[in-house]
Amino acid sequence: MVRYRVRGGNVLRGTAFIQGAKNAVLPMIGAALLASEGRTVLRNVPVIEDVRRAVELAEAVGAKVEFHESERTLVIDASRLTSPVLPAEIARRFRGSVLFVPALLHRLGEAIIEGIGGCNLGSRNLDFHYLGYKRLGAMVDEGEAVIHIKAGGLVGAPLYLDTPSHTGTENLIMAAALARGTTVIENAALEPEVLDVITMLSRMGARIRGGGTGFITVEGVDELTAVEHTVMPDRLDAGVFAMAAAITGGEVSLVGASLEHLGVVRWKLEQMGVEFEQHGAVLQVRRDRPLRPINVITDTYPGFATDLQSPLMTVACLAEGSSYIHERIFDGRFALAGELNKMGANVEVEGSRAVVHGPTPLRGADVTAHDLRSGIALVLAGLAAEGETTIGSGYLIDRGHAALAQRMQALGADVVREISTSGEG
Ligand SMILES: CC(=O)N[C@H]1[C@@H](OP(=O)(O)OP(=O)(O)OC[C@H]2O[C@@H](n3ccc(=O)[nH]c3=O)[C@H](O)[C@@H]2O)O[C@H](CO)[C@@H](O)[C@@H]1O
Ligand SMILES: C=C(OP(=O)(O)O)C(=O)O
Repeated sequence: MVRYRVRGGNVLRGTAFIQGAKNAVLPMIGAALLASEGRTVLRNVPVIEDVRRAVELAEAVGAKVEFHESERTLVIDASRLTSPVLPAEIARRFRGSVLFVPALLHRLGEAIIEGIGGCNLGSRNLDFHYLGYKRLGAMVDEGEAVIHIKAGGLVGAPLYLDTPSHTGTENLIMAAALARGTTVIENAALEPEVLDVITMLSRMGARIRGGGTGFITVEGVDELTAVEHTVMPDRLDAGVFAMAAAITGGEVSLVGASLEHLGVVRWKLEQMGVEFEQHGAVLQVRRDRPLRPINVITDTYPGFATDLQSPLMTVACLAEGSSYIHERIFDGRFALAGELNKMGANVEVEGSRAVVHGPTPLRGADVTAHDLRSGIALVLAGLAAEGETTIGSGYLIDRGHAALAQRMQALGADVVREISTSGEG
């Protein structure tokens, strides 16, 4: 039972080290299972609960995994996979479990998914994944509780995604990498994490062209080899720390953060009054003027990242005027509004749109994380609030942010992670 306790009022200053990207390392662990010989070494791995679950899941299917947490390094030996089952008790606890399917199909001829987890954001379909596997020659049996996918050797085919799904693109690339012949994926995702996964797979021997263009061609190869790869920095972690500086009127140096990876998030924060300066691999972030209101429409990369919509909503509470947010990726991503309103905010939600009437001073309260990003958004709210905020269901924050309390404390914030004896998460 994890909870975070935040006492607001401190201005954040100093240096924060941006973690490796959750949404890159999870597909990379799936990719490591494609190598039938040798040991894969992943560096700059974020020490987060989702990675711990991915390690448990890789072990459950037979891989030998060492997670050297203090070195932020994973060593994965997938030379013997023994079980096609992604067991419910692990697979239900994180979304990345779906990224193990291509390796199980190639290595064992089947994948049995007993459950799929991840943030509760409304409908999160996997039909593009299943349709793609079918076009490559697999049989997909979608039962009530268990999904069974079987393939006696995948064969390349033309594929498409209705919308550029992040994990859908990664899964279809991995499925095509060892399929016989050529696969073309139209309307593929452009997220930087997808490109990092393509870089790793290419080093493993995969033949992939067109990453970052939305039109990816994969020539199947006979085998992939284990490699060493350093996970890219987490642009969502960087966005959160930038917004922590913004909401407290502070100035921070984000080691490893890249402005380019922020896409439209950068421009929206600049319009709100946040200043950025990229000095090589360090991003300087400062806010020393009143926050202006903003209009945001979430979109796939390089559009405004849906995962940063919740923290942005918190920052908008302090802006001088009304901000408008249109959430276009997920149909259930506004649970944060009710929690912010408990802290004195004035956020109105109608369908996929929210209006944040600012500025409203925030006051500390007992609130609950409904998903990873609403959890971190409440930590930001706590930084700006008068008094103490406690955030329940803190496990959801730990799913995606490494050593959050320590990194916030290093910037002067009063954030404590506690194990509570009651409550959820
Ligand atoms: C582990 C990981 O990388 N998670 C990220 C990934 O999730 P994830 O890969 O699950 O997100 P997708 O890009 O697949 O989903 C986006 C939208 O497409 C819909 N859809 C997707 C696939 C499909 O087969 N059918 C379908 O209808 C979903 O319901 C959703 O509305 O991208 C999201 C959008 O950037 C991020 O919020 C998540 O942090
Ligand atoms: C939605 C998210 O993650 P997941 O897809 O792993 O649930 C997230 O990182 O905000």
